[in-house]
Amino acid sequence: MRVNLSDEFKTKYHGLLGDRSEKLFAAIETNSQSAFRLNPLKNDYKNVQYSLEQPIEYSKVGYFGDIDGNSIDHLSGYVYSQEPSAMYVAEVVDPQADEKVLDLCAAPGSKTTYLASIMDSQGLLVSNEINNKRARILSSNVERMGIKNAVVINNSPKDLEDGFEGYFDRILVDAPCSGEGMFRKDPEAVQYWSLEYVEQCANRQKHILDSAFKLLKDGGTLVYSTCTFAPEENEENISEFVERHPEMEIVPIKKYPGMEDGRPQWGHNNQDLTKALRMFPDQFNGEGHFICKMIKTGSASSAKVRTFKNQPTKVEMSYLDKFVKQNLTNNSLSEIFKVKDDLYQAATFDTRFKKLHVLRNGLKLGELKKNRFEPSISWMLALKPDDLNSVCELTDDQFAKYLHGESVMVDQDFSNKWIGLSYQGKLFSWGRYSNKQIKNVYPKGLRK
Ligand SMILES: C[S@@+](CC[C@H](N)C(=O)[O-])C[C@H]1O[C@@H](n2cnc3c(N)ncnc32)[C@H](O)[C@@H]1O
Repeated sequence: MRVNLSDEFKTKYHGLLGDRSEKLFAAIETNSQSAFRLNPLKNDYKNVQYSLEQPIEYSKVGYFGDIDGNSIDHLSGYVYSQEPSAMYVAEVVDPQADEKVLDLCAAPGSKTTYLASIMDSQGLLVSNEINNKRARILSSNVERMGIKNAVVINNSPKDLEDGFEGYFDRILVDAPCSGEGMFRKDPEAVQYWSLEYVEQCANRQKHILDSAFKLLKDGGTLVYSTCTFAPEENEENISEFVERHPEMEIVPIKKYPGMEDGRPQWGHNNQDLTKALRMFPDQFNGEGHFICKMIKTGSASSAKVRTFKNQPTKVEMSYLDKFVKQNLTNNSLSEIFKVKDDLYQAATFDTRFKKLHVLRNGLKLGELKKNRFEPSISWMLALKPDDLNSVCELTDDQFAKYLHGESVMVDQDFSNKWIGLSYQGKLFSWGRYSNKQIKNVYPKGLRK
C-alpha cells in the first residue's frame, strides 16, 4: 500500500534531515521487514517449522521471516511475530533473573513476552496496560507464551505511584507515540498524524516518564523507547526529563551496523544523547525506532514487602493435590492462591498489588468446581511433556477437529482422565479422556 505522507510531514523532515529526508521518504514507500522470535520458555524451543537461516544479529532469539498466526508454532507459543527494530528494546533492557521489572505500557505484549523469555520464569515482571481491551490482549499473549512470573495489570502509571515508589529495579517505557516509524507497516496511521498530535504525544510521554522516575529504585535502570522519528518525543523529551531529574544519567547502548546515535542538536544540545540510539529504515533493516537507556544514580535500598494470603481451604487444596497426583509427574507446586474460584501459582504476594486492577497474577492453574479441580489452558502452555503422565500426539485431522471444538476418537488407552494434547510435538491444550474419546476442552475463544 502507498503511504501518503503529508506535505507538512515532508517539510518538517526535510528541515531536520536535509537531502537525506528523500532517502527516508523512499524507504517508507518500501515493504516493511517481518520477523519473529522463538520462545526459550518452551520445550525444545528451536524445533519450529520456520526457517532459522536468517538470525537477527542483535537478538538472541530473533529471525527474519513471516509466521502464520494459525500455525501450531504460534498457537502453542513457540513463536511471536515482532518487527526487527522492536526486538532490540528488550535486549537493551537486559532484565536480570532476580529483579522486579516493570513494563509500563505493555500491550499487546511484544516486549513483555521478550522480557519474560530473558527472565526465564525468575524474578517478577509487572506488565501494565492502561487500556482495558488492550490489557486483555496482553494477558492472552502472556498466557500463550507460557509465562509464570508476570502480573498483568490494567492501570494508569499514576495509579502505581501510590505504593510502588522506588520499587522497581528496571522499567521499560515503550511509550504511546505518533508512530511515524510504523507508517510503512501501518499506512493508515498516517491519517492521525499532525504537528499537534506529535505535541500531544510528547506531553503524554512526559507524564509517563515522570511516573516511571518515581517508581524506579535508586541504582535502577530505565529504558525509554518509541517507534517515531519526532525529536519532540525523543531527544527533546529525554533532555528535558534528565534536566528535571538530575539523578538520571544516560548510559551507552551497544550499536550494531545501521543503528545510529541519538542527535544532541534535536535535544537542547545534551551531548549524552549520542549514547541513545536511532533506527531509520533507510539505513536499518527494520522500522523506525528510538531507544534511550538511563540509570538512576544512588544506592539501592530494598522496598519492604508485606504479603497477603488468599489461600484455598484444605479441602480445596486436596482437589488440586489429587489432580496433580493423578496427572503430573512432578508434585512440586507452591505459592498457590485463590481468586474467586480460580487457583493461581502466584508471581507475587505483595499487598501493594491489592490496590491495582490485576488481570493475572502468575500462572492460572485452573478452576475449582464442585468437589473437583479443572485445569486451565494457561497451565498447559507452561508445562513440558515430561511434566505430564500422559500426552497424546494428534494427527493432522484430529488436530483440525480439536481446534474447531470437536471431540476426537483415538486408538490409545490412557489410565488418567486429563491428558496433554500435542501436535507436531508441541503441547497446546488439555484433553479430557474417556473410553478412546478425547472430549473437547479447548477454550471457545481460541477455537478456529
Ligand atoms: C507503543 S504501545 C506499547 C507496545 C508494547 N510495548 C509492545 O511491545 O507490544 C504504547 C501503549 O501505551 C498505552 N498508553 C496510551 N496512553 C497511555 C498513558 N497515558 N499511560 C500509559 N500508557 C498509555 C497504549 O494503550 C499502548 O498500548
